[in-house]
Amino acid sequence: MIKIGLLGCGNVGHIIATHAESIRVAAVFDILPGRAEELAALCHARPYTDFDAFMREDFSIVVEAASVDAVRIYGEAVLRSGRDIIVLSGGALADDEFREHLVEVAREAGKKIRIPSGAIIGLDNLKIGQVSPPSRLLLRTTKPPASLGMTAEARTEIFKGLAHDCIKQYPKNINVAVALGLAAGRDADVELWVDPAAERNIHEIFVEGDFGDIYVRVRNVPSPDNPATSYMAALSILTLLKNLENPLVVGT
Ligand SMILES: NC(=O)C1=CN([C@@H]2O[C@H](COP(=O)(O)OP(=O)(O)OC[C@H]3O[C@@H](n4cnc5c(N)ncnc54)[C@H](O)[C@@H]3O)[C@@H](O)[C@H]2O)C=CC1
Ligand SMILES: O=C([O-])CC(=O)C(=O)O
Repeated sequence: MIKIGLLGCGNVGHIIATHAESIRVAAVFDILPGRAEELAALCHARPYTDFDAFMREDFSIVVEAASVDAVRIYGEAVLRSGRDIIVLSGGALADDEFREHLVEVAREAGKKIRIPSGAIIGLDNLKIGQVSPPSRLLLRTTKPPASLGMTAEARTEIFKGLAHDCIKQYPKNINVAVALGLAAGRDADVELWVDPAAERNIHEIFVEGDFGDIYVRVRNVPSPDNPATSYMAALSILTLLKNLENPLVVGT
């Protein structure tokens, strides 16, 4: 059974730790001691607020469900320790210099940085963009204002531009846009909307290229403990972990 170290004991961390059937959570780490202790008790793991002590535990993969900052701070050390890392806060990799460095560290260490599909669908075949670049790649995200900690009387566009700029302003809400760009091989255009009538986190993906065109709409149920995060994001990590050792690989 795969043993994981969980980096981040918030909303997604809870869903992973309490729904893990094909994996064992060996250790959990959070900057907030109460969160680490509470989650560790729930999944019979060891709690840590000291990263070096966490890394001395016995696990082969780190699952990051914390923040863009956490990936920047701890990503390299995880890879250098000889573990793969699953990165949910993929927005950290929007920074070209940081991403190239982290990929080089992973290559040297013979380890992998895995970006799950998270709260969207379609990253698998969007990788065709690396062979035949899309002429259009747009993500239109609509969330309830509370997800972004704000109020709004009407549907309002709060950002329009490139994913690598959007993630700097909204690091907890638009990691999906960076993941789209990493899959397709070019930065995604982003429209971020708040809508007081929205009850779900809606991601609409528009792609055009030599292959034809795509429109995908994902209407995500917010997670129980963090409305900014769609429940699908946690399911996506659980699924990635469940399939890690499966010899049958489905999807591009
Ligand atoms: N790629 C995707 O599709 C999605 C990505 N996300 C991202 O996943 C991450 C986790 O989401 P949630 O669990 O809902 O967030 P959350 O806010 O509920 O939990 C995050 C936890 O990580 C801890 N943390 C943050 N920075 C840390 C650091 N530097 N060191 C140690 N602990 C740290 C916090 O104390 C908190 O307990 C967020 O960055 C979120 O933006 C969320 C949804 C979808
Ligand atoms: O959960 C979502 O809908 C998307 C999200 O927060 C992110 O990409 O950071």
